Amino acid sequence: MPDRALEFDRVSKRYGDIVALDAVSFEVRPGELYGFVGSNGAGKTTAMRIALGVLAADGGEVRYAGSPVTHATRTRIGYMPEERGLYPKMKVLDQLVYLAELHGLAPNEAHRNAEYWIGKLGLTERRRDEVLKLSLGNQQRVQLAAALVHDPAVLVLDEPFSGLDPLAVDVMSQVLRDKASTGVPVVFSSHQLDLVERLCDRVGIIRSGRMVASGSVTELTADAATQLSVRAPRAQPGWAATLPWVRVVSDSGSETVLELESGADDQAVLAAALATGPVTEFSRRRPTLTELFRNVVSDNGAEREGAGA
Ligand SMILES: Nc1ncnc2c1ncn2[C@@H]1O[C@H](COP(=O)(O)OP(=O)(O)OP(=O)(O)O)[C@@H](O)[C@H]1O
Repeated sequence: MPDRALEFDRVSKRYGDIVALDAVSFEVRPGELYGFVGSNGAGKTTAMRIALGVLAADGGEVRYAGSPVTHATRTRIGYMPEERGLYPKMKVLDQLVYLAELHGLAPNEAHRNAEYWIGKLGLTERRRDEVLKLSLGNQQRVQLAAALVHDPAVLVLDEPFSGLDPLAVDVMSQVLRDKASTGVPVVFSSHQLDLVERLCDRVGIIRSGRMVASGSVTELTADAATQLSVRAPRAQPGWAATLPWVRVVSDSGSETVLELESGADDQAVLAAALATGPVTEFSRRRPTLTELFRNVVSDNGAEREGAGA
Protein backbone atom coordinates (compact mmCIF):
# COMPACT_ATOMS: atom_id res chain seq x y z
CA MET A 1 0.00 0.00 0.00
CA PRO A 2 1.51 3.33 -1.01
CA ASP A 3 2.05 5.94 1.67
CA ARG A 4 -0.39 8.80 1.99
CA ALA A 5 -3.08 7.16 -0.13
CA LEU A 6 -6.76 7.70 0.61
CA GLU A 7 -8.43 4.29 0.70
CA PHE A 8 -12.08 3.36 0.72
CA ASP A 9 -12.26 -0.18 2.02
CA ARG A 10 -15.60 -1.98 1.60
CA VAL A 11 -17.54 1.13 2.61
CA SER A 12 -21.30 0.53 2.92
CA LYS A 13 -24.17 2.86 3.67
CA ARG A 14 -27.94 2.47 3.66
CA TYR A 15 -30.65 5.09 3.94
CA GLY A 16 -33.59 2.99 5.09
CA ASP A 17 -34.26 0.57 2.24
CA ILE A 18 -31.89 2.31 -0.15
CA VAL A 19 -28.43 0.79 -0.39
CA ALA A 20 -26.44 3.91 -1.23
CA LEU A 21 -23.03 2.18 -1.04
CA ASP A 22 -22.44 -1.54 -1.20
CA ALA A 23 -18.90 -2.45 -0.07
CA VAL A 24 -17.25 0.22 -2.19
CA SER A 25 -13.46 -0.06 -2.38
CA PHE A 26 -11.00 2.12 -4.23
CA GLU A 27 -7.76 3.90 -3.58
CA VAL A 28 -6.62 7.40 -4.47
CA ARG A 29 -2.84 7.33 -4.63
CA PRO A 30 -0.60 10.18 -3.55
CA GLY A 31 -0.02 12.55 -6.44
CA GLU A 32 -2.86 11.30 -8.59
CA LEU A 33 -6.05 12.85 -9.84
CA TYR A 34 -8.86 10.33 -9.47
CA GLY A 35 -12.17 10.92 -11.22
CA PHE A 36 -15.22 9.53 -9.47
CA VAL A 37 -18.07 9.13 -11.93
CA GLY A 38 -21.56 7.65 -11.90
CA SER A 39 -25.14 8.47 -12.80
CA ASN A 40 -27.31 10.66 -10.59
CA GLY A 41 -27.91 8.87 -7.32
CA ALA A 42 -25.10 6.34 -7.82
CA GLY A 43 -23.52 7.11 -4.43
CA LYS A 44 -20.66 9.56 -5.09
CA THR A 45 -21.69 12.26 -2.63
CA THR A 46 -22.42 9.65 0.03
CA ALA A 47 -18.90 8.20 -0.33
CA MET A 48 -17.30 11.63 -0.13
CA ARG A 49 -19.32 12.64 2.91
CA ILE A 50 -18.25 9.47 4.66
CA ALA A 51 -14.59 10.29 3.96
CA LEU A 52 -15.16 13.65 5.62
CA GLY A 53 -17.01 12.21 8.58
CA VAL A 54 -20.12 14.24 7.74
CA LEU A 55 -21.82 10.85 7.51
CA ALA A 56 -20.99 7.63 9.30
CA ALA A 57 -20.58 4.43 7.29
CA ASP A 58 -22.58 1.35 8.24
CA GLY A 59 -19.62 -0.85 7.38
CA GLY A 60 -16.06 -0.69 6.08
CA GLU A 61 -13.69 2.21 6.63
CA VAL A 62 -11.86 5.06 4.97
CA ARG A 63 -8.12 5.19 5.63
CA TYR A 64 -5.51 7.83 5.06
CA ALA A 65 -1.85 6.79 5.02
CA GLY A 66 -2.88 3.36 6.24
CA SER A 67 -4.83 4.50 9.33
CA PRO A 68 -8.58 4.98 9.72
CA VAL A 69 -9.57 8.59 9.15
CA THR A 70 -10.20 10.23 12.51
CA HIS A 71 -11.34 13.66 13.58
CA ALA A 72 -7.68 14.77 13.63
CA THR A 73 -6.84 13.48 10.15
CA ARG A 74 -10.05 14.96 8.76
CA THR A 75 -8.78 18.45 9.44
CA ARG A 76 -6.09 17.65 6.86
CA ILE A 77 -8.67 16.98 4.13
CA GLY A 78 -9.69 19.80 1.83
CA TYR A 79 -13.36 19.28 1.00
CA MET A 80 -15.62 20.93 -1.51
CA PRO A 81 -19.17 19.85 -0.68
CA GLU A 82 -21.81 19.51 -3.37
CA GLU A 83 -24.23 21.77 -1.51
CA ARG A 84 -21.43 24.34 -1.08
CA GLY A 85 -20.79 25.64 2.37
CA LEU A 86 -19.84 29.29 2.43
CA TYR A 87 -21.16 32.05 4.64
CA PRO A 88 -23.01 34.22 2.11
CA LYS A 89 -22.70 37.47 4.07
CA MET A 90 -19.02 37.16 4.86
CA LYS A 91 -16.40 38.82 2.69
CA VAL A 92 -14.21 36.54 0.59
CA LEU A 93 -10.90 37.30 2.30
CA ASP A 94 -12.36 37.28 5.82
CA GLN A 95 -14.07 34.00 5.14
CA LEU A 96 -10.95 32.27 3.88
CA VAL A 97 -8.87 33.54 6.78
CA TYR A 98 -11.55 32.37 9.19
CA LEU A 99 -11.70 28.90 7.62
CA ALA A 100 -7.93 28.55 7.65
CA GLU A 101 -7.83 29.50 11.34
CA LEU A 102 -10.62 27.04 12.04
CA HIS A 103 -8.32 24.35 10.66
CA GLY A 104 -5.61 25.37 13.09
CA LEU A 105 -3.47 27.84 11.11
CA ALA A 106 -1.94 30.81 12.93
CA PRO A 107 -3.48 34.18 11.90
CA ASN A 108 -0.51 35.36 9.80
CA GLU A 109 -0.28 32.02 8.01
CA ALA A 110 -4.04 31.98 7.47
CA HIS A 111 -3.79 35.47 5.93
CA ARG A 112 -0.89 34.51 3.71
CA ASN A 113 -2.63 31.39 2.43
CA ALA A 114 -5.92 33.20 1.87
CA GLU A 115 -4.20 35.90 -0.19
CA TYR A 116 -2.25 33.28 -2.12
CA TRP A 117 -5.34 31.34 -3.20
CA ILE A 118 -7.32 34.51 -3.89
CA GLY A 119 -4.57 35.51 -6.32
CA LYS A 120 -4.17 32.08 -7.81
CA LEU A 121 -7.89 31.67 -8.44
CA GLY A 122 -8.37 35.10 -9.96
CA LEU A 123 -10.41 36.58 -7.10
CA THR A 124 -8.21 39.56 -6.22
CA GLU A 125 -10.78 42.12 -7.37
CA ARG A 126 -13.50 40.42 -5.33
CA ARG A 127 -11.65 39.80 -2.10
CA ARG A 128 -13.55 42.48 -0.15
CA ASP A 129 -16.96 41.45 -1.56
CA GLU A 130 -19.56 39.42 0.26
CA VAL A 131 -19.80 35.94 -1.20
CA LEU A 132 -23.50 36.31 -2.06
CA LYS A 133 -22.64 39.19 -4.40
CA LEU A 134 -20.37 36.97 -6.52
CA SER A 135 -21.45 35.08 -9.61
CA LEU A 136 -21.96 31.36 -9.10
CA GLY A 137 -18.70 30.55 -10.90
CA ASN A 138 -16.76 32.94 -8.68
CA GLN A 139 -18.47 31.51 -5.59
CA GLN A 140 -17.19 28.16 -6.74
CA ARG A 141 -13.66 29.53 -7.00
CA VAL A 142 -14.01 30.75 -3.42
CA GLN A 143 -15.27 27.31 -2.46
CA LEU A 144 -12.16 25.75 -3.99
CA ALA A 145 -9.99 28.30 -2.18
CA ALA A 146 -11.78 27.28 1.04
CA ALA A 147 -10.84 23.65 0.37
CA LEU A 148 -7.20 24.60 -0.20
CA VAL A 149 -6.55 27.39 2.27
CA HIS A 150 -5.34 25.15 5.11
CA ASP A 151 -2.76 23.29 2.99
CA PRO A 152 -4.67 20.02 2.98
CA ALA A 153 -2.91 16.68 2.60
CA VAL A 154 -5.90 15.22 0.72
CA LEU A 155 -8.46 16.84 -1.59
CA VAL A 156 -12.03 15.54 -1.91
CA LEU A 157 -14.15 17.63 -4.26
CA ASP A 158 -17.80 17.05 -5.11
CA GLU A 159 -18.50 18.27 -8.64
CA PRO A 160 -15.99 21.12 -8.59
CA PHE A 161 -16.42 21.75 -12.33
CA SER A 162 -20.19 22.03 -12.55
CA GLY A 163 -21.34 25.38 -13.85
CA LEU A 164 -17.86 26.77 -14.59
CA ASP A 165 -17.05 28.62 -17.81
CA PRO A 166 -14.22 27.18 -19.97
CA LEU A 167 -11.61 29.57 -18.55
CA ALA A 168 -12.58 28.72 -14.98
CA VAL A 169 -12.40 25.03 -15.91
CA ASP A 170 -8.83 25.61 -17.07
CA VAL A 171 -7.95 27.42 -13.84
CA MET A 172 -9.56 24.72 -11.70
CA SER A 173 -7.85 21.93 -13.72
CA GLN A 174 -4.43 23.52 -13.34
CA VAL A 175 -4.88 24.04 -9.60
CA LEU A 176 -5.86 20.39 -9.13
CA ARG A 177 -2.93 19.19 -11.24
CA ASP A 178 -0.52 21.41 -9.29
CA LYS A 179 -1.88 20.15 -6.00
CA ALA A 180 -1.59 16.52 -7.08
CA SER A 181 1.95 17.11 -8.29
CA THR A 182 2.92 17.93 -4.69
CA GLY A 183 2.00 14.36 -3.74
CA VAL A 184 -1.56 14.99 -2.55
CA PRO A 185 -4.24 12.43 -3.47
CA VAL A 186 -7.02 14.31 -5.27
CA VAL A 187 -10.46 12.80 -5.88
CA PHE A 188 -13.32 14.63 -7.50
CA SER A 189 -16.72 13.69 -8.85
CA SER A 190 -17.97 14.95 -12.17
CA HIS A 191 -20.49 14.29 -14.89
CA GLN A 192 -18.18 15.94 -17.48
CA LEU A 193 -16.61 12.74 -18.73
CA ASP A 194 -14.51 14.31 -21.48
CA LEU A 195 -12.91 16.49 -18.83
CA VAL A 196 -12.38 13.52 -16.50
CA GLU A 197 -10.79 11.57 -19.35
CA ARG A 198 -8.45 14.45 -20.14
CA LEU A 199 -7.50 15.28 -16.59
CA CYS A 200 -7.49 12.16 -14.47
CA ASP A 201 -4.81 9.55 -13.98
CA ARG A 202 -7.43 7.02 -12.96
CA VAL A 203 -11.18 6.80 -12.90
CA GLY A 204 -13.72 4.92 -10.80
CA ILE A 205 -17.19 4.22 -12.13
CA ILE A 206 -19.89 3.64 -9.52
CA ARG A 207 -23.26 2.17 -10.39
CA SER A 208 -26.11 1.75 -7.90
CA GLY A 209 -23.69 1.93 -4.98
CA ARG A 210 -21.20 -0.54 -6.42
CA MET A 211 -17.82 0.19 -7.91
CA VAL A 212 -18.01 -1.40 -11.34
CA ALA A 213 -14.73 -0.22 -12.89
CA SER A 214 -11.56 1.41 -11.60
CA GLY A 215 -8.30 2.12 -13.38
CA SER A 216 -6.77 4.36 -16.03
CA VAL A 217 -8.96 4.99 -19.06
CA THR A 218 -6.44 3.01 -21.12
CA GLU A 219 -6.76 0.05 -18.76
CA LEU A 220 -10.53 0.28 -18.68
CA THR A 221 -10.82 0.32 -22.45
CA ALA A 222 -8.15 -2.34 -23.10
CA ASP A 223 -10.67 -5.18 -23.36
CA ALA A 224 -13.14 -3.24 -25.43
CA ALA A 225 -13.84 -4.41 -28.97
CA THR A 226 -11.72 -2.93 -31.76
CA GLN A 227 -13.18 0.23 -33.18
CA LEU A 228 -12.46 1.82 -36.52
CA SER A 229 -12.90 5.42 -37.51
CA VAL A 230 -13.61 5.77 -41.24
CA ARG A 231 -13.92 8.97 -43.24
CA ALA A 232 -15.33 8.36 -46.69
CA PRO A 233 -16.77 11.71 -47.82
CA ARG A 234 -18.78 10.37 -50.76
CA ALA A 235 -20.29 7.41 -48.93
CA GLN A 236 -24.07 7.32 -48.57
CA PRO A 237 -25.47 7.03 -45.03
CA GLY A 238 -25.78 3.39 -44.03
CA TRP A 239 -22.94 2.21 -46.29
CA ALA A 240 -21.52 0.04 -43.47
CA ALA A 241 -24.79 -1.29 -42.09
CA THR A 242 -24.72 -4.58 -44.00
CA LEU A 243 -21.06 -5.48 -43.43
CA PRO A 244 -20.69 -8.80 -41.61
CA TRP A 245 -19.38 -8.83 -38.01
CA VAL A 246 -19.48 -5.06 -37.90
CA ARG A 247 -21.63 -2.83 -35.69
CA VAL A 248 -22.11 0.82 -36.55
CA VAL A 249 -21.44 2.82 -33.38
CA SER A 250 -22.07 6.22 -34.93
CA ASP A 251 -22.43 7.67 -38.40
CA SER A 252 -22.20 11.43 -38.43
CA GLY A 253 -21.90 11.70 -42.21
CA SER A 254 -18.31 12.87 -42.12
CA GLU A 255 -17.10 10.11 -39.78
CA THR A 256 -18.36 6.56 -39.32
CA VAL A 257 -17.30 4.69 -36.19
CA LEU A 258 -17.49 0.92 -36.42
CA GLU A 259 -17.02 -1.79 -33.84
CA LEU A 260 -15.56 -5.06 -35.11
CA GLU A 261 -16.60 -8.37 -33.64
CA SER A 262 -13.82 -10.88 -33.26
CA GLY A 263 -13.18 -12.50 -36.63
CA ALA A 264 -14.14 -9.39 -38.59
CA ASP A 265 -11.74 -8.45 -41.38
CA ASP A 266 -10.75 -4.79 -41.20
CA GLN A 267 -9.40 -4.95 -44.79
CA ALA A 268 -12.86 -5.99 -46.00
CA VAL A 269 -14.21 -2.89 -44.26
CA LEU A 270 -11.57 -0.77 -46.01
CA ALA A 271 -12.49 -2.33 -49.37
CA ALA A 272 -16.17 -1.56 -48.73
CA ALA A 273 -15.29 2.02 -47.80
CA LEU A 274 -13.15 2.43 -50.94
CA ALA A 275 -16.00 1.13 -53.05
CA THR A 276 -17.93 4.28 -52.05
CA GLY A 277 -15.16 6.63 -53.27
CA PRO A 278 -12.08 8.14 -51.64
CA VAL A 279 -11.23 7.24 -48.04
CA THR A 280 -9.51 10.12 -46.24
CA GLU A 281 -9.11 8.40 -42.89
CA PHE A 282 -9.09 4.80 -41.76
CA SER A 283 -7.78 4.27 -38.25
CA ARG A 284 -8.19 2.19 -35.17
CA ARG A 285 -9.81 4.01 -32.32
CA ARG A 286 -10.08 3.58 -28.56
CA PRO A 287 -13.53 3.97 -26.99
CA THR A 288 -13.94 7.22 -25.09
CA LEU A 289 -14.72 7.30 -21.37
CA THR A 290 -18.24 8.41 -22.28
CA GLU A 291 -18.74 5.30 -24.43
CA LEU A 292 -17.23 3.10 -21.75
CA PHE A 293 -19.49 4.70 -19.16
CA ARG A 294 -22.57 4.05 -21.31
CA ASN A 295 -21.61 0.40 -21.61
CA VAL A 296 -20.92 -0.05 -17.92
CA VAL A 297 -23.92 1.91 -16.71
CA SER A 298 -26.17 0.33 -19.27
CA ASP A 299 -29.57 1.60 -18.17
CA ASN A 300 -29.54 5.30 -18.91
CA GLY A 301 -30.62 8.17 -16.72
CA ALA A 302 -31.06 8.41 -12.99
CA GLU A 303 -30.42 5.38 -10.83
CA ARG A 304 -32.51 4.19 -7.92
CA GLU A 305 -34.34 7.48 -7.47
CA GLY A 306 -35.70 7.19 -11.03
CA ALA A 307 -36.14 3.45 -10.85
CA GLY A 308 -37.96 3.57 -7.54
CA ALA A 309 -40.15 6.57 -8.33
N1 LIG B 1 -30.19 11.88 3.33
C1 LIG B 1 -30.66 10.92 2.53
N2 LIG B 1 -31.76 10.22 2.84
C2 LIG B 1 -32.23 9.23 2.05
N3 LIG B 1 -31.66 8.86 0.91
C3 LIG B 1 -30.56 9.52 0.52
C4 LIG B 1 -29.99 10.58 1.31
N4 LIG B 1 -28.89 11.04 0.67
C5 LIG B 1 -28.76 10.31 -0.46
N5 LIG B 1 -29.76 9.39 -0.55
C6 LIG B 1 -29.94 8.39 -1.61
O1 LIG B 1 -28.73 7.64 -1.72
C7 LIG B 1 -28.42 7.37 -3.08
C8 LIG B 1 -27.03 7.91 -3.40
O2 LIG B 1 -27.10 9.34 -3.42
P1 LIG B 1 -25.81 10.26 -3.65
O3 LIG B 1 -26.23 11.68 -3.38
O4 LIG B 1 -24.68 9.72 -2.89
O5 LIG B 1 -25.57 10.05 -5.21
P2 LIG B 1 -24.62 10.85 -6.23
O6 LIG B 1 -23.89 9.82 -7.00
O7 LIG B 1 -23.81 11.86 -5.51
O8 LIG B 1 -25.67 11.56 -7.18
P3 LIG B 1 -25.58 12.96 -8.02
O9 LIG B 1 -24.69 12.69 -9.19
O10 LIG B 1 -27.02 13.14 -8.43
O11 LIG B 1 -25.09 14.03 -7.10
C9 LIG B 1 -29.56 7.97 -3.90
O12 LIG B 1 -30.50 6.97 -4.15
C10 LIG B 1 -30.12 9.03 -2.97
O13 LIG B 1 -31.50 9.26 -3.23
